[in-house]
Amino acid sequence: MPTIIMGKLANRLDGSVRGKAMAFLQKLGADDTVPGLHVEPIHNSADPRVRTGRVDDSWRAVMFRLDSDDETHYVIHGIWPHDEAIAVAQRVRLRVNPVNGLPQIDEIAVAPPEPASEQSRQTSPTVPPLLEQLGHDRAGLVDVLGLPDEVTDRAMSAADEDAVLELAQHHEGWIGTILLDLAAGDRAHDIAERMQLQEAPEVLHGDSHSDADVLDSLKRPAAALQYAFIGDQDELRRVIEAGDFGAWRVFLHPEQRRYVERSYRGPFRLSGGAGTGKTVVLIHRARELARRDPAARIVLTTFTTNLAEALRDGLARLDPQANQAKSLTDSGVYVSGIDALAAAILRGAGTGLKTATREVLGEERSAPLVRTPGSRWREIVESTGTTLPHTIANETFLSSEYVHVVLANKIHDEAEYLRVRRSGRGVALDRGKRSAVWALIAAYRAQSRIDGSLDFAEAAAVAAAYLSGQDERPADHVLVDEGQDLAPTHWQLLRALAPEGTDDLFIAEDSHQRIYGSRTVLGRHGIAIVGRSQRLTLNYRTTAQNLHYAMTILDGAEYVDLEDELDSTGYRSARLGPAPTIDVVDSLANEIDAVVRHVSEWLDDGDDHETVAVLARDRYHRDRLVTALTEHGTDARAVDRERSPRGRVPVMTMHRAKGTEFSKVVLVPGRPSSGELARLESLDPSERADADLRARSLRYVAATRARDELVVVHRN
Ligand SMILES: Nc1ncnc2c1ncn2[C@@H]1O[C@H](COP(=O)(O)OP(=O)(O)OP(=O)(O)O)[C@@H](O)[C@H]1O
Repeated sequence: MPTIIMGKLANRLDGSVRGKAMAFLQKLGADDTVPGLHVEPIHNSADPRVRTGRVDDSWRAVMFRLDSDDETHYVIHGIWPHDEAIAVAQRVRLRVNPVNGLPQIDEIAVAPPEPASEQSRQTSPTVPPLLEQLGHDRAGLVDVLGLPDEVTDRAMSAADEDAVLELAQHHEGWIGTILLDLAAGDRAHDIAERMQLQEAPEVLHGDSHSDADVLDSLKRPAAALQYAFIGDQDELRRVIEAGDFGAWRVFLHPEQRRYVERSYRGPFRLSGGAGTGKTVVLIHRARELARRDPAARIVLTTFTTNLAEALRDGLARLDPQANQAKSLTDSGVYVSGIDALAAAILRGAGTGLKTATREVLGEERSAPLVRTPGSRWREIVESTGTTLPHTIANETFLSSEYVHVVLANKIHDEAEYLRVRRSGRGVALDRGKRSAVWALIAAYRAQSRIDGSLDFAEAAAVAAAYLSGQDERPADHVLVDEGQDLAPTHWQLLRALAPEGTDDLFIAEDSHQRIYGSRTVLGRHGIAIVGRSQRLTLNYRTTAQNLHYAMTILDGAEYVDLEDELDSTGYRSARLGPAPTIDVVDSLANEIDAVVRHVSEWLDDGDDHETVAVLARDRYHRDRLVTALTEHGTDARAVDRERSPRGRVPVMTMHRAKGTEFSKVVLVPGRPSSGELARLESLDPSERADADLRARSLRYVAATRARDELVVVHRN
């Protein structure tokens, strides 16, 4: 049976052809000698390996046949209408690039069309072209990276970043990826290392390569950017049904693949800006760990239940056969939000729970599965006559002090609180203030004692303490998404879930996307990364224009990662699109009108309802927008805890939008209410600065949800 090696197709297929392509490839994969397939060589073709095959009366597939070790392989290049397919088949040639050992398709005789806008942006004589400005030269591109001469010429003369990006868009696979890296200012040798390029053996420096040589090149890590060996019919179906022939499910960047497959001798941290594929890596890695050891117990967790649902869907889409465990200690991949995970542990703890609660709080709770209402700190401040200033006697400071200092150190009483080191806390407290803060904490605990409840942070701390007292831990591998949002007691829990050792914890985070809680440092919770951290820098989701806009939201602010290091913002986008539209309006009524207008225009242009989203500041504004859209005759729906609806325009808060993506987004950041402004005003300057970081992050998260078009409606 021939092996199909699916290339990212050189052209896009519409739905009707896709079904036939699937049938054709299925038959080809089963038996390439079936007469109906008409697998035929082409007269006068540039490459004797080229074949065409009959998809239907009018469509033909263009492929390369490779025979090695008694096995036949077909590399699928693309599917075109008959005459075009024959013309393509005559001029393409598959060979091994002698510099980097990767497969390369050349078009003989006919030069590819010069992109018009790229031409128009060729450099002027006075300003050196971008790559020259960045210190690149022809030799680096050709001799170190192996870029073809013609691509190198165009890249070296492209005036600016947009011109290089545009050129990159005309080249799938390794060539396009290298061009993006060059435009971002990376050095040629660094790119070669990241892409794991290796010179081809000496014998391949000529033009004639054996089928086995070409097959070897197709197996190199960077070839996976463009080519996938299809294992079975199910995989073939998945690739074809994905529409764009796979993208993340099939064609991982060599760097992503390394993070998926590598073993680490302890906790590993993967950072990266929005849309750089962190979640994709986690999902692939979870499946890979499960495949390697079907008995392994793998936990894949994140901040909210909605995000966990998205992970579950993602894993099922990647591999419908993946074993998704029903409960925590089962083998397979157990996907859960972090607080639900804590609850599951508490539910299963039995009598051990009492000891663990006593260890954390110094006392027991009668209803540990009940959660303390989130309003409790506010009620305590309002009902307790405290002498503390507003900058301390407020919900933000107290809840954060409680989790970062009191729970993190398992403090039971005032004497311990007076002695503890409050590392990393911005607000200084003298002894008198500490005592007064403890009085509020004691009141908080007294009220919870009456309810018998635990708050979310306490629940995680108790679950962690319970697990730490057990000989057997419930997981072998723990994978964490949205690490920047997790609280200290979440980290205690994650540390306790799996025994310390190889591949115990794999953490994805982006400090620029922290929209909940205060920042923390992993080392304080027993998680030692020690050099095991890497960063993803290629954004697959957002166009360069939208990404640029999103980055300006972060300008001037300093973000610190989970290892207490300044986080950089440098990253790049793989796609181009229109500049974001910024509408400035002067009233709420005009804000609503603008949203309705933009959404209607997109729908009138034929966009599907669910590919367009509206992101609002809070639930109140969200609901107003849903009402306005509905009154205008647009089928819209407020999205809260449930999944985004089919066939309706989803309208959600910016918080809820975390982890989602849409083709087109209207972002309505709105203005803080007077109550919100007063609350911010009452904070200590360090807490206010942190609130400002979170507010910026929220807008950054929201702005990076748009794949193609972003409209921002601002009220002045
Ligand atoms: N190798 C790849 N090829 C093509 N598309 C990819 C690749 N990796 C990721 N993507 C796509 O990029 C988008 C962003 O990926 P993902 O959600 O994993 O990023 P993220 O870093 O977790 O983003 P965020 O932090 O904003 O949630 C998704 O649409 C995903 O399918």
